[in-house]
Amino acid sequence: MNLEQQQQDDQQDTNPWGTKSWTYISSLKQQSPLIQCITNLVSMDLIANTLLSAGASPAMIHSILEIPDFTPHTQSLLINVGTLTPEWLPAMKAAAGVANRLCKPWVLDPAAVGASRFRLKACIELVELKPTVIRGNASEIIALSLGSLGSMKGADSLHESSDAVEAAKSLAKSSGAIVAVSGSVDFVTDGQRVVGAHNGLPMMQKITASGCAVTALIAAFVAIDPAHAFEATACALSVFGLAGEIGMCLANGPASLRMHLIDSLYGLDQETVVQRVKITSFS
Ligand SMILES: Nc1ncnc2c1ncn2[C@@H]1O[C@H](COP(=O)(O)OP(=O)(O)O)[C@@H](O)[C@H]1O
Ligand SMILES: Cc1ncsc1CCOP(=O)(O)O
Ligand SMILES: [Mg+2]
Repeated sequence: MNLEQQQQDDQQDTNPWGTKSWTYISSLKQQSPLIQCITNLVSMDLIANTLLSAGASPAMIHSILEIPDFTPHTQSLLINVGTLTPEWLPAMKAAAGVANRLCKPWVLDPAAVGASRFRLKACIELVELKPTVIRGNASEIIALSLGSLGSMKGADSLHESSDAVEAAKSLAKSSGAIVAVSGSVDFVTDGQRVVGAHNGLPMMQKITASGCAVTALIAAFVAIDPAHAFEATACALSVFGLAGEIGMCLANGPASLRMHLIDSLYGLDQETVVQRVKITSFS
């Protein structure tokens, strides 16, 4: 990506975030980065299809025996603890370690982190391995930021995303990661700056693993531009929401929305993205 050119264009641009988002999408389709996904059993299909329709190349490879050979070839790594067992955790840590050693970005989805002490401890240990980005729903970000189980409802959120902005800032400061909280507005923070991505619709909550899928899309956008993880994260959230909005025009409910969201992600065009991506500053 030519960042100087991008900055010049931004000055004349009425929606610089829309333009930026389109640059990520077109780069993704050109470069097709390899994204390793160590993710929960519920999400594998939706994540693989989301990444493929966006232009990336997903690989659900999670055996600890394969990480030394495979992880060095990837452009980005996703770790999602949604169906965590003690056998999987060492593989996650090993993969994060390889990513760090080779300066590759990696993204953590602390799915249902507040469900048990085992899961919370595992997530805290993973955060210590310096993820580039952490994306969760509001209840997950609050639990992880406080390091306590608190109130939770499995993988679903009991809180509004706006309730978790301070927790997200605090987690970003303590971890050094970009932290994103999804919900009616998706907030993204580096601990100082806060932006909100406004695309999306409530029915996306009714598609299981839609949060997991947007975290995977973040991993793909960050693979394209690892030096600007804050921008890449906000754009990925907005683009995924926009695909949902467009998909909803043809959908009758969550099952058909899932299908049309994937089709819309595949078919996004420049004009629509530049006009409809909506990201605003909150800081
Ligand atoms: N009320 C809402 N309005 C618009 N989009 C939403 C809403 N709730 C969730 N989303 C979108 O649904 C996707 C999944 O988010 P969320 O449901 O918060 O994650 P999780 O599945 O991890 O709980 C995100 O793209 C988010 O922007
Ligand atoms: C239902 C469920 N249970 C364990 S992981 C999982 C999927 C959660 O996906 P998301 O966080 O994207 O809703
Ligand atoms: Mg989730």
